Amino acid sequence: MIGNSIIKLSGVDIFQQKHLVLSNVNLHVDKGDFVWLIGQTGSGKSSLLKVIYGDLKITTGEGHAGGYDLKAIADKDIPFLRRKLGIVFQDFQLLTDRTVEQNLEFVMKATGWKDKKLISERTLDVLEKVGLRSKIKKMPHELSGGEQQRVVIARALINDPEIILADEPTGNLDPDTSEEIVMLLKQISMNSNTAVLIATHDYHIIRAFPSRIVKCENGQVIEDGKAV
Ligand SMILES: Nc1ncnc2c1ncn2[C@@H]1O[C@H](COP(=O)(O)OP(=O)(O)OP(=O)(O)O)[C@@H](O)[C@H]1O
Repeated sequence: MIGNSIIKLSGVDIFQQKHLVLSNVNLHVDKGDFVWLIGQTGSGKSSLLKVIYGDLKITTGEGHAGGYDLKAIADKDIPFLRRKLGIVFQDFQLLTDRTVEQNLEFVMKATGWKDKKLISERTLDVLEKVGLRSKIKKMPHELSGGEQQRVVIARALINDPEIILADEPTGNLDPDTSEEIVMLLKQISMNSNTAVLIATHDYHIIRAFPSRIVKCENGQVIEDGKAV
């Protein structure tokens, strides 16, 4: 990866099965960038994110994310790519039968953390970042939607990601809570130099946090009115 670039797609075609969803995508995202990803339903936002987290393979052009070559990446290396990414999706996907602490421990153990002391320190550390240290022993159903989403963000922060990908992270939240969640993601992008990409339909939240906008439209990725 050259310079500050953390995601770089050049001349990439994105397919779902045989259907070409986005063609000739040229997207560059630098460390610390905060990017809104917009577009109508079915326009390809999730497909674009899937390419970045290695869930959709590419065969044309060049693609890099977090130092991995997305065209050449072997299946066995995809978990290592994912460790460089924090993934925050709309349906919170916390394990409902475990406490906040156990949810975080589960991901740490799955990503190679072994030392109990380091695990408990990191748990406190990420919960502190999202303002939820006091909720460490709570079950997900004892938390509000916004608090659950903060736990998901804490979970995404565990391995110090270089990129956070969020797909409709405010989809289940009221406007005030949505603003809090986006504020938190914005702070993370500024303080940790983490690139944050948020796919959303929520124009209220985009207006509240004006930033770079990338749009999926008519099979292309467009920025400032032009195909990128
Ligand atoms: N697993 C799949 N198999 C086949 N086609 C798919 C698959 N997933 C998505 N598609 C198709 O690819 C296109 C892009 O879908 P995608 O989910 O990327 O859009 P989106 O912009 O994220 O939409 P939304 O805002 O509704 O989430 C759509 O035409 C969709 O029907």
